[in-house]
Amino acid sequence: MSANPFHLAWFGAGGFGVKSWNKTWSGRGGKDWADPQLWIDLAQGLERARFDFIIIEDSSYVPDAYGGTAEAYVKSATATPKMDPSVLAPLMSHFTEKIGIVPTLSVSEHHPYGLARKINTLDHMSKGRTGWNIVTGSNDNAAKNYGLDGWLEHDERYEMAEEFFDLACRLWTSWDEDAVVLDEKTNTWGDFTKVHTVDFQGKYFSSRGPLNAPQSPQGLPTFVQAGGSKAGRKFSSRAANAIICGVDGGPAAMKEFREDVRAQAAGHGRNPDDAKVLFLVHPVVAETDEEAWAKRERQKAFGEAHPELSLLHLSRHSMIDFSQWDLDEVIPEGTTTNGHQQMMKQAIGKTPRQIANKGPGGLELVGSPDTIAAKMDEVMQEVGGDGFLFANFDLNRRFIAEMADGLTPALQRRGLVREEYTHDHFRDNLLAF
Ligand SMILES: Cc1cc2nc3c(=O)[nH]c(=O)nc-3n(C[C@H](O)[C@H](O)[C@H](O)COP(=O)(O)O)c2cc1C
Repeated sequence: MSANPFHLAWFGAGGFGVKSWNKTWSGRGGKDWADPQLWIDLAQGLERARFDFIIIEDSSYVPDAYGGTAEAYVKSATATPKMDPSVLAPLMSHFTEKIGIVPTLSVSEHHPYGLARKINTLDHMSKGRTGWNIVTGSNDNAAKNYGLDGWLEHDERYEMAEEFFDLACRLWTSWDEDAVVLDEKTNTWGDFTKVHTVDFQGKYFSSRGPLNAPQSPQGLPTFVQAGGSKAGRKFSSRAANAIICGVDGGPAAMKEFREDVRAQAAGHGRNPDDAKVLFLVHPVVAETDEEAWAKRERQKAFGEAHPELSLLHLSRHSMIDFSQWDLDEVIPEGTTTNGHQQMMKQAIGKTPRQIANKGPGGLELVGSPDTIAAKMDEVMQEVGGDGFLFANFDLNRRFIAEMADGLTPALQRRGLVREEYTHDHFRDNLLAF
């Protein structure tokens, strides 16, 4: 590999549900929306390309923030339906051998004991390839599904996440590594002196422990986190092995973000190289640059004709009805949210149309596999590392093949990404370079 190899991961956006409904290359995606096979194909395709991991995005509510009704969301299958990522995860790991599988589970919707148990089980079953995308929740509709009026205030959610994380880690390590002895002579399966209660009493959670299963192959799962706000960055730099982010402003802003979270990781006493920063991108690849740009133009034209499709997301993440403003009216200073802070900050001062048409933000990666590979190399050299998180918006088998069998081999030919996994466990592969 080259002197500066980087990592590739995949953000399974839109949750486990309808994919690429009603589009040219969606196959039976609209009809077979509940069939996990597309995700199994995705996992196998990305493993063939030696990706580090796949995140299964999640939220657990039917949104109605845009226009005050669920109509636009249900009609366009936006952010609904979504099925439980922790049920999909073992299917994906069962049909693969090396790639990391990362379900999204919210600290606001689980108790640490239940979550620790679920993730421990998944890590055992995947033989050390399970991650956890740690999220805190944003939309109060989800809180109401759990019998609450709303979520805690934004920064306090991160305070709670810190406590949740600490307790879960204590539970994951409540069995000593050598607690299972399997001594047939003495008929002893496990040594109870190596299984400990945790007796945790916190502000938000308490638990006696121990977990009712031994440590999983990784001990702690591989942690993935996407906090973009001040409180979010503080948490991710303390906890995450992979910090995922959508950064607007090109390589200079990406570099600033990475340097900030690496410095904060060092401040927490961590080796910053143990917190890989992966930047969200949406590559548009085709046979030639001209064909790729024609494809991008078609995407833009579709977006411009349907600005509400982007605004649906912004509304649900912020709980602010973006249909209240005319498409060309500036979003006023002082508009605040208890949802995603970074997204809101980027919206203020722009018009809904500008936001909708801004495209994926960050980098435009458009071209033939070789053109995009060269651009990714150039950007990583400027930013300093650590890789990219590809996002699917129209997930279909054609797109999987373009990324896994078109773009990634071009990166591999340049020595920019791995050609083989060198370890069995997810975290070891992620931190290998
Ligand atoms: C790439 C990426 C993936 C994310 N995945 C999810 C997800 O699956 N579920 C969720 O509730 N939030 C998700 N988020 C939101 C983050 O957890 C976080 O709330 C957001 O980045 C805003 O940061 P803040 O919470 O620090 O304001 C994601 C964010 C990014 C950038």
